[in-house]
Amino acid sequence: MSPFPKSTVLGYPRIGPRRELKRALESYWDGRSSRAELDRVGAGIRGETWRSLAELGLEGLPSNTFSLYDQVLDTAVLLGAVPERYRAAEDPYFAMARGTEGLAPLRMTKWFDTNYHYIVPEIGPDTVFKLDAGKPLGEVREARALGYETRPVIVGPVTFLLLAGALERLDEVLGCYEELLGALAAEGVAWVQLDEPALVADPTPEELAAVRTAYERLGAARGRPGLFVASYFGDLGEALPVLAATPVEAIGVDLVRGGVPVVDLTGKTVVAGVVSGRDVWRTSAERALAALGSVRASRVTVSTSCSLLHVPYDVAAEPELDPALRSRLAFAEQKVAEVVTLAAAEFHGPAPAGPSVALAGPVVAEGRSPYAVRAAAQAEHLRLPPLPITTIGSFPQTGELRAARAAVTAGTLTQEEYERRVEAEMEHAIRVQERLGLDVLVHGEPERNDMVQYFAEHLDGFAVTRNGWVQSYGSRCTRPPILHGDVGRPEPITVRWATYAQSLTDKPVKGMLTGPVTIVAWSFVRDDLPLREVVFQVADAVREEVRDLEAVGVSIIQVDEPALRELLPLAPLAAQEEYLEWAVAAYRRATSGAGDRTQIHTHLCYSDAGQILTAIDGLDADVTTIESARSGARILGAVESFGRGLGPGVYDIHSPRVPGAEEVEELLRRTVRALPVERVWVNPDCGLKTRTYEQVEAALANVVTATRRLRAELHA
Ligand code: MET
Ligand SMILES: [Zn+2]
Repeated sequence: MSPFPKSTVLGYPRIGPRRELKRALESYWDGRSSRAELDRVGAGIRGETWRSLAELGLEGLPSNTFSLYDQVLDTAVLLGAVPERYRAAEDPYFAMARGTEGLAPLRMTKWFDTNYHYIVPEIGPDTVFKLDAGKPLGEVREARALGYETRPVIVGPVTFLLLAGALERLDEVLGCYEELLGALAAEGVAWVQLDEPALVADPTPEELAAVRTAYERLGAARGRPGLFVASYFGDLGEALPVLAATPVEAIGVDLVRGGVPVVDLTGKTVVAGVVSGRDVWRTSAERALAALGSVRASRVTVSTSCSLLHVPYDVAAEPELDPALRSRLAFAEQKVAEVVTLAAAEFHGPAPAGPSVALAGPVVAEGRSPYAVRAAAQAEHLRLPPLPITTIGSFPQTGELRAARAAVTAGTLTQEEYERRVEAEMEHAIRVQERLGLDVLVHGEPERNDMVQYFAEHLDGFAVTRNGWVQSYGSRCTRPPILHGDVGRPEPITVRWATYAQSLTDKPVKGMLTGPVTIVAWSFVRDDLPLREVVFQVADAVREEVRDLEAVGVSIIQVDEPALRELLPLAPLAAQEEYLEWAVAAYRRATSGAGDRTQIHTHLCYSDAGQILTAIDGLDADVTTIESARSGARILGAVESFGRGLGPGVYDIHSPRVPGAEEVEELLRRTVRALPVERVWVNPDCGLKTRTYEQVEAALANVVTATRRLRAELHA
């Protein structure tokens, strides 16, 4: 077996340096270009990635890290886990990812504690696993044709099954992996990377047994490539000795988030992740070399802590950033160069202790009155009908508006003209909502490019990038701001727009803010302060905004926290509890300056809310809107005990499909059966910015029809 290369990365961005894949996908989905055109763009991105990694001097090039949508979905296809109902679709892959006219998509959720979303594989009694190795083999051949030998990267069997909730199918799935290893070996592949990030989350005894079974068996396969099992996002803990006892030749450890392994790994190659794939800061060579030097193994390879999927491509694409900040930054290209430099250096010696950090003092948040008191004051003030209908904030973002924003940046459109267009857009959204008969309106967020970036642009301590895109799901990317200094709010941010929107209508218009945890979770954050302190700084800025909105008479203020679960440490339990405690305290600090009469809403989505329900309850928001329709209303059973207003979504906004009035009615009936009707709100799962007005108006009209039917019964 050839030795494992001296330097590598676990994965690379794939949306394209100028989001070429995004454009190609969307044009293909819209029927504006052919499948061949899409594949050509994909091949271009893959080829360019290998070329640039090789040019930077990286030895071990990964392949199969590219995906047209998601690597977990790719793995499901690899293993033949395509549910029957999608097989007849014109394009089963994208049907699973996005749904079709008559078919809902598979569930999507967050990839561990990142802002990347994967498609949850659906494995049932009918699933027959059958290997389809076309994609990894194709990429190996494609790279070879360009002159590069690569290491295919595949989601490992244990992680795949844990994500699918089907660990009991291990035996069958291992058959496919064995077959895959044979096919890769026959192709002349020297090493394969099996990603097992699920192992860092405190594995149970069953999971540890599965690791043993899986890697004993794959290790025993004859005529196979070298096995490299990669872990990331934390410490392998108890899974490390288990893995080390199997025949796998190389083990990947995250030395940024986890500690240097105490286990003696003589006989193995350790692929040491010392360059962080989760932040945008340059690596301290001193610390990295010390960590590398303390690994006890037969061979040490320098690598990134995880795939570079989670960082933008290149700092060189940001000429406008302040040079002082730029010199502190490393994006994917720069991180690869760091890996290469570190691999060329000599490493030995123990790691120095990190700087010790002091925690912030106790959180002082003045309390609001008990819910019953607030609820009475709000009912009196707002006078809403039963089952009030609202939306989550954003309305469709038109291409014209995005173009107008770009034109302001380019200097071809004046700020005044832009603001006039934003106002026109708000007025349009308000009129649509009035005409449809919604009860609590929103201004539609047309002035925002993104719910986090918009605030970052208006707060001190943040920088925003021009090309720093990171994939969120499918073709969707975000440009996380860089939080690099102390946070402050020099002046009110949303008051001008909130005032304008409210001036257009007699119905209440919600003030719309992003919460402190979400702002931090979706930014790249300074690493010289404890996270909690940074979140509290942001909470104080949000608090000032809440007060200013209230002062101009806004009577409902929504503070979104869709990322509350995202920052939850993967393990251990004590760290999770500690996090939730300060995260909830930060939210309350941000919102508790509001008077009793002001109704505070919060919104959560993408989350497996079940796990953090107590914390969501602890936010003490008067109304919580939460994603529900997309996951078949499974959340209902879990939120019964919730003591305040609750709006489980009745319209899945992630797909272009328009739900019929009957379908919405059915969901709503299930909701009022599960919850006291006087506390139920009616709303979509999330904001509407990715949809078209045509879809949204049709869907919301059905939501109103369904709600009116139920209201009529309540009156009867
Ligand atoms: C990801 S949650 C989105 C909430 C935001 N207010 C919106 O409607 O777009
Ligand atoms: Zn949402």
